[in-house]
Amino acid sequence: MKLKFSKMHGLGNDFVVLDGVRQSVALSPKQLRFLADRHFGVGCDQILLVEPAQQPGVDFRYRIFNADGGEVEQCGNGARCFVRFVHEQGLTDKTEIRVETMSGVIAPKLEANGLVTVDMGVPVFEPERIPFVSPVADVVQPLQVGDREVMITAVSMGNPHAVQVVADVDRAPVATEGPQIESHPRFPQRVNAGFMQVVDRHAIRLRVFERGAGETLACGTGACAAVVAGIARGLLDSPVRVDTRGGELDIAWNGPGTPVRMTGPAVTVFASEIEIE
Ligand SMILES: N[C@@H](CCC[C@H](N)C(=O)O)C(=O)O
Repeated sequence: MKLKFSKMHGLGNDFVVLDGVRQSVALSPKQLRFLADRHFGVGCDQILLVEPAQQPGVDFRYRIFNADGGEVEQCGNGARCFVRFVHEQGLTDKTEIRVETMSGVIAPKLEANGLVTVDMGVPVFEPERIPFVSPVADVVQPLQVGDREVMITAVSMGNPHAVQVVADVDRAPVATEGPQIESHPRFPQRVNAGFMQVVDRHAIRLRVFERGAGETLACGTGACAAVVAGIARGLLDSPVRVDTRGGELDIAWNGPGTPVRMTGPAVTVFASEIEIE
């Protein structure tokens, strides 16, 4: 089967984006892993699939698959690429769209300056909705990781995140502790592990070890989760500039019960087609 795709990225978090409106796309986890493979396939952190809307009041359905082939609920950098993709491909001429995901509706908007702003929805702290095994819903909680106890904030941006504050993000144990946190038994659906250095009340530096993809150059939902965690812990004030290894994002959040807004770039690298077995 020949599949048309676009290669895109948001701050170096890269995607293979598939049009499931004009071509029929049903890929097995093995085929998804092949597409994501950087040596034998195209190579990407996530595969994004654009499908027709399934419910009234939305424009498209947005499906997200990690490089390991697993389908997940949300992807922030992908959401920015999604609106650019449907626009560039002529699937809509709207610059503001409503998109259904596994975890609810989000609203990306192409700004006149070329950046994209996304209403990422309301963050969730209730442990059972993250899901996180915890008898209490405290904002800061100890998590035993090997022989270390780390203090994390567990929060869902539609997908699960565990955010910890570190003194220096460049020296954070992302490669060693990231996989242990990702598969920690207290996160039954695994988790994205964020390492945040607070620079000042409006700026952080962030690295994220992503569930199903490993450390990426940037994670949009991870940036939202870190800012929400930092504000909830009294360390940050909105808006916050998030410096990732792939570039910068702006995140705004007005507190519990309100949605998070993320602004950043979305880039198309090339379009092509690939033979899939
Ligand atoms: N890169 C993403 C998040 C992709 C999904 C994540 N790895 C998960 O498993 O939840 C982003 O920009 O948010």
